[in-house]
Amino acid sequence: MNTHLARLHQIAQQPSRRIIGLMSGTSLDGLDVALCRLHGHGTGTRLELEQFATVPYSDDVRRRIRQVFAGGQVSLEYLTLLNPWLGQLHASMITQCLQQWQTAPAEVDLVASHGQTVYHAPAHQHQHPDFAGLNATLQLGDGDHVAMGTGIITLSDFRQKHIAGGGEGAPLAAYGDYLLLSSPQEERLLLNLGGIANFTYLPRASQDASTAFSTDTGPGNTLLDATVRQHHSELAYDEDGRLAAAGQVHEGLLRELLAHPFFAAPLPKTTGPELFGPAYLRQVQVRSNTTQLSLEDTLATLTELSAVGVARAARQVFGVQPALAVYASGGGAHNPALQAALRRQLPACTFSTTEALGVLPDAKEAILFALLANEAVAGQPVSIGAGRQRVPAVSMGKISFPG
Ligand SMILES: Nc1ncnc2c1ncn2[C@@H]1O[C@H](COP(=O)(O)OP(=O)(O)OP(=O)(O)O)[C@@H](O)[C@H]1O
Ligand SMILES: CC(=O)N[C@H]1[C@@H]2OC[C@@H](O2)[C@@H](O)[C@@H]1O[C@H](C)C(=O)O
Repeated sequence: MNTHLARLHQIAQQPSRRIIGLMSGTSLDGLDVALCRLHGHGTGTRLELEQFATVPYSDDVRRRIRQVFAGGQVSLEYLTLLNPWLGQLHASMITQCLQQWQTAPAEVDLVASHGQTVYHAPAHQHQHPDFAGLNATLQLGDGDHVAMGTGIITLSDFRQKHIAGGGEGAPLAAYGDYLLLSSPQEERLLLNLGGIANFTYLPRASQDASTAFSTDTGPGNTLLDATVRQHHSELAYDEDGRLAAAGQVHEGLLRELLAHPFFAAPLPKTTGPELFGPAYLRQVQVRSNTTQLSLEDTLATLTELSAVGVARAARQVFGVQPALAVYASGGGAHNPALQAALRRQLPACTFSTTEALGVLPDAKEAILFALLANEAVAGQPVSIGAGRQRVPAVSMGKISFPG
């Protein structure tokens, strides 16, 4: 037997595995690296986060990714070059973290690498006549380069199997949230506020997975970040929502922003910065005569938009006054203006962060990929959401050997 296969076989049989989960999302702030110890699998999984770091992307890394990111027209040569380059970059970032954590690569069983989404094209969004009805998504940073660069067996490219199983390739959060965070005592909404906002609904009974699902709800931080950058190129985001808090929501602009059919489309659904990017904002600003609105008022309105997107999606499932325990994660959990808007929009919900459940809010998405890799190697296809379409029961991730 191939020695790598034999090693994988042995890893699958261990009572626990040490897995590095990686996520680099739509905000392009850096690579999230979560070193996890996973005991067991399936609903019996127990996870300890041993180490976590966000290795920041330099301006040059961001510039390179933006050459192709969410763009309709790209250089094929650039795209091709970016794929191994990102894999090598992520491998070097893992190696750097392991050195800091004084952990040898041989002490880690697996890497679970999300890669960098450069284009997300669910059928409802692209409407390309040649590919009607086809869901597609593309993540770069090839797993072979991560495996060879770290010396660790790597699982990568998780989203294609989800599409092959009938999904949109996202959000995958439901799988991890279900395994780790469902509770027999409480009906929960796990709200991730990244570049795009999404939530997972977890019904009360921890073993009843049939109604669990996750969905994107619209923009999280993406339009906020882009708007801040347009006015202040030195700023990455509106720190602590201070600029937004100094502004007023412009009802006309908000109405026009919400007129996009995405907000009324049935759940679950996915989206990305391909739709919710500067071009969409610009068109709406022109239509609503708000191109001259102050930065503060624009940010206050965009903050409200993110919150209304979440609230509308919640109402689609739970009726006019959802009363759920909401646990936030992602960068937007650090934004008090966004949190205040969410409380206004969902007054009967209680709000806290996933920290209250023992999961570091910034690490949650990286942890998700460690959980998915654990299931692919040692578990069974995760079966949730039987009551809803597009939550396929599949094992996700392609396996790359380090040699
Ligand atoms: N202190 C803060 N105040 C306001 N906003 C913040 C703060 N900290 C982080 N953010 C926001 O969070 C963003 C980063 O969020 P996160 O890392 O969750 O995004 P991501 O993982 O790239 O997104 P996605 O989940 O869509 O892939 C920043 O760009 C910023 O908008
Ligand atoms: C295609 C893609 O990369 N989608 C991301 C993105 O970031 C947030 C939201 O949009 C979510 O759908 C997804 O990531 C998380 C990890 C998910 O799949 O659950």
